[in-house]
Amino acid sequence: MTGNTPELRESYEACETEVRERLPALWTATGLLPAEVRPFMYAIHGWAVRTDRIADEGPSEGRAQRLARWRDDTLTELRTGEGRHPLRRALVDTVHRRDLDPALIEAHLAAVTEDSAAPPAFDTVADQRRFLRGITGIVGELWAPLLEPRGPESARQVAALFDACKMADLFEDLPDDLKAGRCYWPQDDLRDLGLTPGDLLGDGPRAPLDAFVDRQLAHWRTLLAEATPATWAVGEPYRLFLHSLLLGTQLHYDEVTLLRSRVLTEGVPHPTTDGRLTRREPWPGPRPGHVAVIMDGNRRWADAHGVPARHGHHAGARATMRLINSALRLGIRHLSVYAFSTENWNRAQEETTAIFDTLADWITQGTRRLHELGVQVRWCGRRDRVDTSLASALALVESMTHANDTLTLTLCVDYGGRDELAAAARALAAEAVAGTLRADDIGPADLARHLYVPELPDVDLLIRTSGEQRISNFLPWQLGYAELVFDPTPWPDYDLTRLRDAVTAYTTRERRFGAGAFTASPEACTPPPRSPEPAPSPR
Ligand SMILES: CC(C)=CCC/C(C)=C/CC/C(C)=C/CC/C(C)=C/COP(=O)(O)OP(=O)(O)O
Ligand SMILES: [Mg+2]
Repeated sequence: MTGNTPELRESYEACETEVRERLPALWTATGLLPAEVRPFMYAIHGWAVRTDRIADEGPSEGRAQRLARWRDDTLTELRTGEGRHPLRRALVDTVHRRDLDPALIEAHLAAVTEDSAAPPAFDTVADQRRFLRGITGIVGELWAPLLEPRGPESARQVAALFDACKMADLFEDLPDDLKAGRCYWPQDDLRDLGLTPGDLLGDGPRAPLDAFVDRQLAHWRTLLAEATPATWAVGEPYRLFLHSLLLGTQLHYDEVTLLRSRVLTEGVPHPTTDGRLTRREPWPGPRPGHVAVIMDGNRRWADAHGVPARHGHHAGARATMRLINSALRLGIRHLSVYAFSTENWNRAQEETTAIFDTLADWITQGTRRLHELGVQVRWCGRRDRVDTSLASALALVESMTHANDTLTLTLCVDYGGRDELAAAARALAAEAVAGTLRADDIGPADLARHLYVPELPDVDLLIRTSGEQRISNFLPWQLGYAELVFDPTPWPDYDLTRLRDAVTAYTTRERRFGAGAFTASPEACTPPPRSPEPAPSPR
């Protein structure tokens, strides 16, 4: 439908090429959008990327004039409705065809011109926000009407998401920008900490530099909170795309929280703004071998945001992808998550359907990437009741990833500890009846053979989010000697710092296993044997 003349078609294609080459992460994420809106995105971003290049690249002599000419031509063509340049023709067509607001383009051009004319100088974080809005947020605001916005606030929320994405770029480019004399950071934060922009690249004391980065993270967190409602403020077909942008930005955020002042010299490696997880070296330090998580609080989080429970589950799924990234980053080898219990069938059917759909969508969408990252995914739970689309997504990811060993992710779906133990007892009784096992000989290892995932190791650290302090029928066999951490954070807000803090708490605990002192340590992931197995008796 876009491009009813060969010239126009070529223009849309040129814009897509510009986006694919210059903004590859965004281009990948647009794959999650319905095909019919993608060309409009390419038209807007292709033009915006070219504008940015005219402002930043080429000989500095005459740059201001080239940018002014580009601006004047764009505005004239928007008025006449006739684009004359391959990277403007599709933009003009998109703005007219979809009735977008040309005043936003004019405002964007003014912001780019101002940024290009003089080095950035932001006194406060509010100044920095104005800059972000002009350069990036406004572009999101421009195309927000294409996403079937659900309210007057949605364009602002989409714009905030774009601003939050731009923060990731600022951190990524930080060392290069500083070396080029460009400081995109609030001067008052520097002043408060007794720092100058030059100090940010020096070898001075770490403490104020860490404090400076922590402040920027706090600003970024505020921005992420403003951007989060964008994921439900648009029509259903567009939500996955926004979730993916938000997840990508959250992964950047997590990376900076790990690096702290090291980001000033190293930047953030490899962009992840399309929401894909990226393979990185595990962070050094002690860690538990097997972490199990009760992901509680999606509904309360949704309530707190005034939206239906399903949006909490979508945000919860995003938090699970973030957890997987955090586990990889901290070098955890086994991660088990409680996604649906045998008791959760008692929830309203509307909610169970929303949970299954969410799980199926995220697993399907994440399968290839999890495989590339070396994650082995297993399903632990009853296999006879869940929806077929979820069951086949789980079966597919299991078979595709079975040989991987960087991280073993066990998804507990339709899982209940009592059902599992009862099933194991039935299997042992059948063996006894068949005469292959004497009842008197049954020991823990015999029962363990019949668990859903017999090779699942003992849990070292159990985390439950959202404040409740109970086990809710989760892995009773494997939790026998687990250390427990209860975190008040609702699941959708659980980030890398929460996991890191839980891991730190774990490493300070003294584990005894009923046999005297045994402090958790990196090498101590595997506890001593539970109890001596009874000697095999002659059959
Ligand atoms: C695995 C991926 C990609 C996403 C998971 C994210 C989702 C959708 C999680 C499902 C949300 C959910 C239903 C979590 C329940 C976890 C659970 C079984 C917690 C135990 O608590 P309750 O079932 O509330 O039991 P209590 O009644 O004892 O509180
Ligand atoms: Mg609950």
